[in-house]
Amino acid sequence: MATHPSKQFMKCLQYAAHKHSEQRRKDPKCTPYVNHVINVSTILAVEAGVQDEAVLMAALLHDVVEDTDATFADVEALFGSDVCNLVCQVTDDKSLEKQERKRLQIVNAAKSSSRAKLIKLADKLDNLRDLQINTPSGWTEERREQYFVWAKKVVDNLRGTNSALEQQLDDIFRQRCLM
Ligand SMILES: Nc1nc2c(ncn2[C@@H]2O[C@H](COP(=O)(O)OP(=O)(O)O)[C@@H](OP(=O)(O)OP(=O)(O)O)[C@H]2O)c(=O)[nH]1
Ligand SMILES: [Mn+2]
Repeated sequence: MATHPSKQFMKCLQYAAHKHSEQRRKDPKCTPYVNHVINVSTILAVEAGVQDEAVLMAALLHDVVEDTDATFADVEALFGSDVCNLVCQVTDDKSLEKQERKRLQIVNAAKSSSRAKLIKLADKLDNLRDLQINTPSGWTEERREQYFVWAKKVVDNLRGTNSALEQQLDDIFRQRCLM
């Protein structure tokens, strides 16, 4: 195994930073959005021990089609069909109503491949860690609490995938008295 980041991985990091460059997270500090996708890929590499480079790259790209002008065709042309297929499995259909998107995340979690499940687990872990510290701007306490409740339903359909990540998530759910 290579001990350095591959050229493809570095291109992917650069592409994610470029595509998300205008976006900010909803936290009070308006963190650059790309910090989130870097966190998700880092959680996978460092905490989950994932060495599958396509998964680490798809983690960097997991919100790029959902939240920027990038298309699946762009992702496939630049990073190949394996990475593109993973990104596809973790991308919400933004043309749907929000409630329907939220319902589908729960349903689709159970149907996705174990590699896609890893990305969803890390995505939820980063969002929940953030919510433990910050309330996104414009959110009520109730909305924040409901996000934990909904995220647990998604995570419950991702179980049996990676024990380190699931333990981290369960610690958070226990702190919120959700289990
Ligand atoms: N915790 C947190 N979330 C933030 C922040 N900024 C943006 N988000 C995004 O907000 C989403 C949750 O907000 P909602 O109101 O429930 O959903 P929406 O943005 O899709 O309408 C999360 O998406 P998701 O669908 O759960 O996951 P994903 O889009 O990241 O894949 C998360 O990525 C932030 O500062 N903290
Ligand atoms: Mn995300």
